[in-house]
Formats: sequence, C-alpha cells, structure tokens
Amino acid sequence: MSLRGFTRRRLLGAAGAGTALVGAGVAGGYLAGSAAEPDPPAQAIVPFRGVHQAGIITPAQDRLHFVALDVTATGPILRQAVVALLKRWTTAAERMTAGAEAAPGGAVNRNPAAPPTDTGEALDLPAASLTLTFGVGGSLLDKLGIPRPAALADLPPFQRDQLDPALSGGDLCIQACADDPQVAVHAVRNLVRMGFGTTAVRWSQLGFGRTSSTSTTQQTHRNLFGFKDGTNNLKAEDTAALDEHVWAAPTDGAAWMAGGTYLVARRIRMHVETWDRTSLTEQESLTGRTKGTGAPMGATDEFAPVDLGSPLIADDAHIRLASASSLGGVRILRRGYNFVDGSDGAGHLDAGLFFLAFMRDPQRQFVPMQSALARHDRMMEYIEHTGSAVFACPAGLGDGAYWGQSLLEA
Ligand SMILES: C=CC1=C(C)c2cc3[nH]c(cc4nc(cc5[nH]c(cc1n2)c(C)c5CCC(=O)O)C(CCC(=O)O)=C4C)c(C)c3C=C
Ligand SMILES: [Fe+2]
Repeated sequence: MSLRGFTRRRLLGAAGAGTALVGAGVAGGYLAGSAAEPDPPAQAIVPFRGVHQAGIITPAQDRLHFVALDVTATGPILRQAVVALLKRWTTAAERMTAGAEAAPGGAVNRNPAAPPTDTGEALDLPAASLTLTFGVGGSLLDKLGIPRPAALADLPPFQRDQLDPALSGGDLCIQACADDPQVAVHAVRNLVRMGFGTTAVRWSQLGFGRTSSTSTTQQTHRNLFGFKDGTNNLKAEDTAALDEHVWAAPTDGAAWMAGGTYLVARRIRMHVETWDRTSLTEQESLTGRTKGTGAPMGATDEFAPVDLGSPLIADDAHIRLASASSLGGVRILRRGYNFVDGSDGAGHLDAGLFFLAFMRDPQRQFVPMQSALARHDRMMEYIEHTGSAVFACPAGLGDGAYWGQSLLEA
C-alpha cells in the first residue's frame, strides 16, 4: 500500500486507509470526529505539509522526543552543508510522518554489505500521529551572518533560574510527537544519524503524558503534581486568538517567519517529594484550582471562568500570575510533557515538566509571564528551571519546499 508514493512500514487494518487523516480540516492537525473524542487511531497520519508546521496546534499526542542540535560544519561550506542537510531531513521527515521508513530501501531491503538506510525499530509500527516540527536557534543565525529577528533575542536570566548550559540552547531543534514513544524516538534517531558530519546532538528530552490539550476535542491530562494542566490553554479552534498570540505576521519584522511561531522550551524540575508532603489545601491554594476537577477555586466546573476578583484565588497563585488579565492580555500556546529522567543519587526522582510553548514573540509574551512567576509564584518553592532554549519555527511547507527554505533562500 502506498501513500504519497511511499511504501508504508505496515499494511493498514480494515479501517486504516479510511482513517488516515491526510488533508483534514485543522491546518497542521487531524480533524477529530466528535466532541467526545476517542483516542486517535494508531494509524492516524498528520499531514506533513500545510500552512503551519504540524506539531503546534495538532491535538497534542501522548509522547515526545525533543532534540536540540549544534551545527558542527564551519567555514565557507557552512551554508551549503546546512541547506543540503535540511533538504535530506525534509524528505525523510515527510516519509516517516506518513509511516514510511526514513529512506528508500530502509532497514532490510538494500545492499546487505552497506549500513541500512533506516535503523529499523519502527518496522511494523504505524505512523501513530507522528509530527516533526523544526526550529532554528538564534546561534545558527549568528553563525550564518543573518540578523536575528528581535523576537529571537536570548532570554534574560530569571530569578531562581538554575540553568545547565548542557541542557540549554542549540542551533536547531526537532520536536517529534507521536502516540507511540518508539515512533517518536525512531524519527529523531534517524534524523540525527543523517546529520553526522554537519550536526551533533547538544541535548535531548523524552516526555510522556502530555500536560497540555491543544484542541477543545481533547480531555485535559495531569502533570506530575497531579493537577489538570492545559485547561485554560489556547486551542486550535480559536483561530482569531492564534493569529493574535501564536502566528508571526509579515509585519512582525522578519518576512521569513510569516506564518511561523517561536518556541520556548524550559526543562523544569519538580521536587515531587516535597510536594507530596504538602497538604491538599496548600497545593490547591498555590495553583488556584482544585485538584479533583481542575475547576478554579470556588467553582465546580473545570472550564468555569476564572474570577480573579475572588479572594479564593490568592495573590501568589500560579493561575493569577500567569493570567492574561494580570499581564496586559498576554497569552501563549502551551504544549508540554511530563518527564522522569531517573533519579539524582540523593534519593529523589529527577522528574518534572518539559515546558514547551509557542508564541508570536517570546520577549513580549514569555518574558513578562516568567518574570512574574519567578518573582511571586508560590509554586516556585517546588520547582527549578534547569534548561532553556528558544527557537524560530518557520511556517509550514508547500509542495516541494524544504525546512528552512524561507530563511536560507530569502
Ligand atoms: C511562563 C509560563 C509558565 C510556566 C513556566 C508554567 C509552569 C508550570 N505550570 C504548572 C501547572 C499549571 N499551570 C496552569 C496554568 C497556566 N500556566 C501558565 C504558564 C506557565 N506555567 C499559564 C499561562 C496558565 C494559564 C493561566 C490562566 O490564564 O488561567 C495550571 C492550571 C490549569 C491550566 O489552565 O492549564 C496548572 C495546574 C506547573 C506544574 C509548572 C511547572 C512545573
Ligand atoms: Fe503553568
């Protein structure tokens, strides 16, 4: 069976081809059938090309593998090497998101005397809603001698930051999201492999249990503090709000970013052992929402409007400080994941939230929000920001275009 000319890794089941969601209505995402959305079928395919990159307003999948890379090529061949790699990556990414192997021939059907062109661990697995989202760090623009858009300036230091340079920054990033962890890991591994000689992995992060819903068709999942996370998020269906807060406009200053967005990634360690010794009253008070239903304090319904006039929502509650009304109308699209990276050798889990958020201008949106949280949020007693990066994610690709083309052929 073929899709856009690719041989699929696995034949679809009886419902397969009919549920392949190519070309569905939500740009960069699949169209859910009803309000009470069942889990997406494992075979679901999210279109790779579109107005916006997939993996931003696509209904958040369950698993993440995120990688930040540095470009190791230097000198006069730098630009040419980057263009060549981005073309190869685009071809492979489009194939893998359609459920095909990274390259023709793949794991077993090529010259047995040569290394296979696909690493093989996703053989037999369906596409699982895989999306691959690509971003460029300000450091790469510096290396290429291209001026950074103001929105891509480095973030300022925030109070209580404990950033590890080995978990921060990067010239390029790839966000792989899927409903099967092995599909996401396979995609990143194959792209990393193709980059040998031009790029090297700087840091990477696995995530599970999406902590944000990005569509009204999705239920809200819970973070590792046990609270529903993503209730008051921007949603794919609110296109006017996305235009205002997420998508860069041609008039924003960098023509090559029109229709794109900026990604802020923060690795946030959560001190779950301390949290687990904290009373429910305190947990709810500092969040500003109840733990059971996720309703704002004083309400019973998760989606009840937040009454910031209510004394039940403390001055230092997380949702008050992060709210649009406290920040002059600023909003962001959150798309983060839980993580547990083993333990720290001192009897504590190295667990937390890999915070990912898309926005039109991090300087105008993330900076004031994080400044307020870092200074006043009572939740800061339980968390620590250990990694940080910002990437420019250009618009989606038309037929034949490659990742980064709007930047490199401007
Ligand atoms: C700078 C932006 C934000 C960081 C960093 C952040 C970290 C963080 N958040 C939670 C848990 C919850 N956050 C919730 C809401 C919420 N958080 C942010 C921003 C950041 N959070 C915003 C903009 C909002 C929405 C505010 C509003 O207008 O209501 C919630 C409530 C549920 C929800 O609406 O999503 C929880 C719970 C953790 C644990 C965390 C760091 C580890
Ligand atoms: Fe939050």
